[in-house]
Amino acid sequence: MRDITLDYSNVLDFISQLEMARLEETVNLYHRMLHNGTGAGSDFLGWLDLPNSYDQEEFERVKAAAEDIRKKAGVFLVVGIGGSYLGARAAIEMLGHCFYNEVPGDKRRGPKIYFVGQNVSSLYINSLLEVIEGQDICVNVISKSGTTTEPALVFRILKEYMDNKYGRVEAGKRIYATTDKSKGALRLLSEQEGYETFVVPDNIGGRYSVLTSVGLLPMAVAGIDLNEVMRGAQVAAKDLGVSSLNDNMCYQYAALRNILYDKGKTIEVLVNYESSLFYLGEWFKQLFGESEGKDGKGIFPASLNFTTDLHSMGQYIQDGRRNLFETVINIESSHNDIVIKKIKGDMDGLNYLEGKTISFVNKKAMEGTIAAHVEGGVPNLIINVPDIAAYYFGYLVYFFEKACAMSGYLLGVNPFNQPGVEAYKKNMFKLLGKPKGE
Ligand SMILES: O=P(O)(O)OC[C@H]1O[C@](O)(CO)[C@@H](O)[C@@H]1O
Repeated sequence: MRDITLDYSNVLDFISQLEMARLEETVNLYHRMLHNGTGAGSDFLGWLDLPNSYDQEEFERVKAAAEDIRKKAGVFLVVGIGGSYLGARAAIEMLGHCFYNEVPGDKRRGPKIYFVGQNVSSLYINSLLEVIEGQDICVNVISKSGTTTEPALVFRILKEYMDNKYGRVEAGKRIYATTDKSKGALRLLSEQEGYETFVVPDNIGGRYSVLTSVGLLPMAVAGIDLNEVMRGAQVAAKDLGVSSLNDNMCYQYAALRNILYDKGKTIEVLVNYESSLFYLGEWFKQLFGESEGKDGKGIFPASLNFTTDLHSMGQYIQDGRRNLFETVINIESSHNDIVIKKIKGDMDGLNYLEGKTISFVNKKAMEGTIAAHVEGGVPNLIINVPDIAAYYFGYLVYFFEKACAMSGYLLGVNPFNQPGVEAYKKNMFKLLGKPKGE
């Protein structure tokens, strides 16, 4: 397998090698802190060695459950919010067919998959209920705490729907819960209803949980090869397990982010040129936003989809406030490429592209954009990913998770807590009249 690589040549006009070198010692120190579990948030380091120490029995159970779901469901509903759905959605959208739910069943690798519980919209919920009517359904409700309002509320509706459709016993065989091993309302309910359950380990926070059953069950239902995902993560854990800044590209990425941040580049835009990476961007935003945005600090993580967004946000990136840097996910290979043909009359003026491919045009768009943005004052990092494959997804997840941990420590925050998300909940509960102590 070819390697994922980090190219930061387009940042060197904005920083000096000395600034990187100055961080060597600190990175080394934080590496030891991370691996010895002596830093802030060290109760949540379960993801660090997960690719090598995951629960094999549960892993096999996930695969078996997925097989079962694939046999009996035409529709699979994934109920969760934030870290409890974004990773799985990122994987399924990246690795599956671009129109996954629309392709006929024999071309799709599993049931149709819908995500719900990530909002409080009756329009969305009702529309979903309309779409799934008359089809065989399985549900995976995912909540580490087991008490998050959005998925809990939706699950209440879906449970009633499933109980009415199948009867409580059969519904119980079609509902799978991924939650804490012993506590929370969802754990209790699952035991009461006899749902098969999977565990979110205590020492892994939601946004770091994609390689646990949280992400793995939906991925397996979509036909993604879990062994390949974990193999990618394992290789990443080995490659990125070294302490030296010179040899560890996720530490280089973390260091560069912080150097740029200190120079006023307070917004990072994760850019893709493949629409199937849209949800990877959403997952990335939660990982970095929740990990670093605290104590009045933090890079604001954004994501854009090029060339689409070049026609909406391109102006700002090129010419607006110079507080941005970009990280481009460059997928090196191309599949199902389309060769551009000559047409009579050349009415659209595109005959000059005869014999070239759509991917070639996409690559030239990328190269041209990077050059323009760098010239316009936007430092540019490139993460080269050889191919769209389960192995590389696993590798990328681990790369970003570890980079995020290091980046948070360099920034001087605890990258594993999220105290800020409680504020809206407190207000909402007050406005909803939630009884105190519940
Ligand atoms: O899995 P849970 O406990 O429902 O949490 C979902 C998401 O909500 C948060 O706790 C924020 O409220 C995230 O950290 C988490 O990924």
